[in-house]
Order: sequence, then C-alpha cells, then structure tokens
Amino acid sequence: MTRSALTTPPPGAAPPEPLPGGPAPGSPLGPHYSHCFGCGPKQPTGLNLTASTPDGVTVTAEFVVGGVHQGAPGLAHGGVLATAMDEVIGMSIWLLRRPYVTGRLETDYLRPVSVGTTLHLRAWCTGVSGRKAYLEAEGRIGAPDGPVAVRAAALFIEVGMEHFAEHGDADAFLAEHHDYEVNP
Ligand SMILES: CCCCCCCCCCCCCC(=O)SCCNC(=O)CCNC(=O)[C@H](O)C(C)(C)COP(=O)(O)OP(=O)(O)OC[C@H]1O[C@@H](n2cnc3c(N)ncnc32)[C@H](O)[C@@H]1OP(=O)(O)O
Repeated sequence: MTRSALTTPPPGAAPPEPLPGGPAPGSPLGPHYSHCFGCGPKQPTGLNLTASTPDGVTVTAEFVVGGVHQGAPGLAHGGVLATAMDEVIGMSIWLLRRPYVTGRLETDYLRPVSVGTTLHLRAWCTGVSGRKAYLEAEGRIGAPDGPVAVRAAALFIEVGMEHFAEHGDADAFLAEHHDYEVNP
C-alpha cells in the first residue's frame, strides 16, 4: 500500500488491544444504522455489508459485486469499491468503542473486479494517537486468501455525539442502539 504520511501512524501509536466490553472474537458486528448506505439492511440500494470480527481487533466482511455497482461494463466502479473500503474500516468503531468519522481515505486499485465477484474485505487498525485512528483495509477476490484487488489506508477522527446531533440525526442512531455507551 502506498499510504501517505497522513495515514501513517506516528512513532509510538500502537495498534489497540481488544477493549474490555468490546465484541468477542467471532462476533458479528451489527450495522451502524439501518439506513446506512454501506451496512444498512433497510437500504435497498446500498452495499448491504455484514461484518464480523474474528479476533476483536480485525473486521471482515464480504461484498458481492452486482450489476448496480458497475462502472465499465461488467466491472465494479472504483468509487463503489472505495465505499466498501470505507465501510469495512468504519466498522472498526465497534472495536474502538468510540464514534469516529472518515477524515481521509486513500485507495490503491490493483486488479479489476468483475460483476459477480465476492470481494473478501478485511480491515485493521495500525495505531491510535489522540483523536486520530489509523486504519488499513484490503479486498481480495473470491476467497480470504485470494488475489488482492483493492487496498486502502485511512485516517479516522474521533468525534463527540454532538457531531451527529449538530450535523445529522443522533436520535436516529440512539433509537437503534439503546445500549450504546457514549463514554465507555
Ligand atoms: C451518534 C452516532 C454515534 C456513532 C455513529 C458512528 C457512525 C459511523 C459511520 C461510519 C461510516 C463510514 C465512515 C463515513 O462515511 S464518515 C462520513 C464522512 N466523513 C465526514 O463526514 C467527516 C467530515 N469532516 C469533519 O467533520 C471534520 O473535518 C472532522 C470531524 C474530521 C475534523 O474536524 P474537527 O474540527 O473535529 O478537528 P480538526 O479539524 O482540528 O482535526 C483534528 C485533527 O485531525 C487532523 N485531520 C482532520 N482531517 C484530516 C484530513 N483529512 N487529513 C489529515 N489530517 C486531518 C487535523 O489536522 C487535526 O490534527 P492535529 O492538528 O490535532 O494534529
């Protein structure tokens, strides 16, 4: 991955350990929000990603590339693939146990992805420093150890609940996540 300095953790920013109270290894990670374009089950035009964590620090998901995701005929649109990367990385908020938003997303496209492909996605955090979380992801064709088609590196920024209350609809999120701890 040709990540930039902006998505490279500074010296001393260690990857997080599984946090107390976080999802146990093997757990599914539910959607952020039922209408989320990336993971919402009530979003018929979305990617409908369902994620899990094999180990409490990594996120995995599968993305089946359909006809609605085309750019060139028969091939996935690069922006859709970037969205899938953003979403699987964004699922890490359940592991970090704090609200984050994408500040920067860098994407490398290594292979074309044909319609009908199942892309096996994986994301992990490379370091946390203050409000900044540094994360990476990859998408592999056909199997968890298949050829890498897409790589991404991201800088996520921790925000308070007021970010969503002021700019969006925090109540809609809290209505679906009654047990969400604002300050775990
Ligand atoms: C209620 C709901 C709860 C949970 C729901 C979870 C849903 C999750 C869904 C996930 C869905 C999938 C994901 C999605 O779709 S998330 C949706 C897409 N992302 C956004 O909408 C984010 C829009 N941006 C912002 O709101 C603000 O810019 C943020 C909050 C990010 C920072 O503005 P804020 O005023 O707060 O802080 P700051 O400006 O002092 O910056 C702080 C530090 O960060 C550094 N920096 C910032 N940006 C960049 C950058 N681009 N490159 C490099 N560095 C950057 C900055 O230099 C500074 O560093 P330093 O000077 O301290 O060293």
